[in-house]
Amino acid sequence: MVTQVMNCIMEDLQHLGGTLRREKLNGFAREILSSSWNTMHDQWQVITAYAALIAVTVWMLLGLWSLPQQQRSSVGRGRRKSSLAGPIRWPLLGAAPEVLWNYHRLNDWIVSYLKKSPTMHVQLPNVTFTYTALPENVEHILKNNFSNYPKGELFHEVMDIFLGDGIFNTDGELWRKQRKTASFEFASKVLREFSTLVFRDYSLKLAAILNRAAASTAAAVDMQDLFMRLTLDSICKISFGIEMGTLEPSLPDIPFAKAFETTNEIVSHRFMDPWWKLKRFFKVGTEATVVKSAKEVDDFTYNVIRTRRAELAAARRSGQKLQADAVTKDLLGRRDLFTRFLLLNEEAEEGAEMFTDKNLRDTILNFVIAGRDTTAVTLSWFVYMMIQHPEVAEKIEQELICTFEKSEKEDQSAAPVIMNSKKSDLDDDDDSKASDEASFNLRVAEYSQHLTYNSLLNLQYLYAAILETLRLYPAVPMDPKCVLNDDVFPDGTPVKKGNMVMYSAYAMGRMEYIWGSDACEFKPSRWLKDGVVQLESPFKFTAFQAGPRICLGKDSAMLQLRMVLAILCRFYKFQLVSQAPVKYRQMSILLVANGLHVTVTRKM
Ligand code: HEM
Repeated sequence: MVTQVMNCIMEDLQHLGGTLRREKLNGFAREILSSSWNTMHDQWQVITAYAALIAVTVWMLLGLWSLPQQQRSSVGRGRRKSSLAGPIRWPLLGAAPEVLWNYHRLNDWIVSYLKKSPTMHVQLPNVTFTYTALPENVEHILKNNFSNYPKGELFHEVMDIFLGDGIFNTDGELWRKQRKTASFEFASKVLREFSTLVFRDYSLKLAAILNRAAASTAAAVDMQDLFMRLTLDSICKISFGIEMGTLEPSLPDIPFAKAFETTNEIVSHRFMDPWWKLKRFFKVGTEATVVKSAKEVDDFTYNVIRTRRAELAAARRSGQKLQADAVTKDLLGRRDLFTRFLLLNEEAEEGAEMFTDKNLRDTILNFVIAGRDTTAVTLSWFVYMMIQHPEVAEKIEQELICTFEKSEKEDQSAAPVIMNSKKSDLDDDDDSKASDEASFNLRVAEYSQHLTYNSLLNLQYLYAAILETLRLYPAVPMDPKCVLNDDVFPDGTPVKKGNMVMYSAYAMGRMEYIWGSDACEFKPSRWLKDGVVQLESPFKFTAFQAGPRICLGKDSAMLQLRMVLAILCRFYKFQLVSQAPVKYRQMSILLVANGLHVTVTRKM
């Protein structure tokens, strides 16, 4: 979502520069060259053709001339001079032709330039993007001169129908207030405990689906689709307190989930659609669809708000004292974010309501949006890494066996809590496929009882492998910010008011000047010293952003990643269905293009 500003401009240019594609240029050239005096009756046509050829030649020469100019660019005033590599700037079009040509692999195209020079300007007809991979520049943008680099108006307008004035979509005071309240809630023990249970339950649902797929030899599954379902269900449970059910065994299409996806997709596409405002004005096409889907999302959300408010009002009428802990534990039995924010209202002074219905809707939906796709794609790339690096998968499995076999011996007296199954039911018919499946599910469920917030923290090698996945495949590959006022980066690069700056987490993970000569290799061991993870500066490892706007759900995401992967790595092995290389889709989120289709086998 965050790089959609960039996408928007690129797509504009795609329309503008469509005729510049190679085939068409070739066709054009052939037409001019093969034409003879005989076929070109009209002398004017000949003159025009020559004029066009001369214009193209001059234009190309000008472009080539502008390259060394650009590479000579420097800033004085006592700062270090910067020599920027970057694409050729053509008159009028700037770097657009090269950007368009490489659009499907934009992240890697950026890598190729930032390898040569850690900062570069990409000049487009209407705006210049300054890309950087230098940690000191990133720290400058995200922290030291934070107020000069907001998300900006364009982002807000495009996302308004979906994100409203939620934390993800605001700057300044509006953002600051939400950040403060939300940080407090995210740090709470109640939410952490609730999340641990939710993540465990949904991991078991996923494990059961994989178990079934493993039992049927021909069945392949799309792990990315399953992870999207898992993260939607779990984040809706944590945020709304509601069972969404997309991860039920039949993998159903749920109306809210569908409406949510449709709205997300269309709003994201707006950044690439130069006509979206016109379509919105005439209420046609995707803009007509998004009005309906957004309304469906709103209806659902406001309905939950009304229900929760009614529950609280009933509790108030019954005369109970509304202390947060008492209400969540005893009165409502709810620990979801919705209820917790409503309780903050209750605790606020008389008449000083902190959250209107619209505030609540925006707040909660922003969490769902921020946390869902990011976690799902990280899980997908992790599974892909395990397929590519079986030696790492093996080490993780060993760590899991060691950690939990040990704790099992210690815990022998404590009978594990078994969910949704009775052991005696299974003993009768061991041979049947169904009972085989059920007994495997039971085994996974028993094992999962060891997975607590604290025990998961002991899995240092797994943690290192997750960090390594995020280093090479950051869910948000690049992050654009607006420039409010002229500024100069610490490396001496000037940036101009009204332009955009962009740090590329994807490129940063691949830079030898940051990570050493093995930067592009997947090596979890780089994070470990004496078996313990050593964290890097968030301005160097930028997968969660850094500074005042660092991802608010980072710890929650890590908890879910550890929980899901501790189960998958212990009990399942994956194999790609196709030999075709796995690629990303060029979007704001680093999706696996066309899904991650695998076959599954169980580990005993
Ligand atoms: C692997 C998983 C995740 C990754 C890689 C990730 C990454 C990020 C990044 C890069 C940003 C900055 C985006 C921007 O400002 O343009 C961000 C912001 C945010 N994330 Fe995450 N995120 C993840 C999971 C989550 C989860 C699970 C939640 C919530 C439950 C969450 C909540 C948020 C929120 C609320 C913000 C906005 C913070 C602010 O603007 O102050 N994230 N995340």
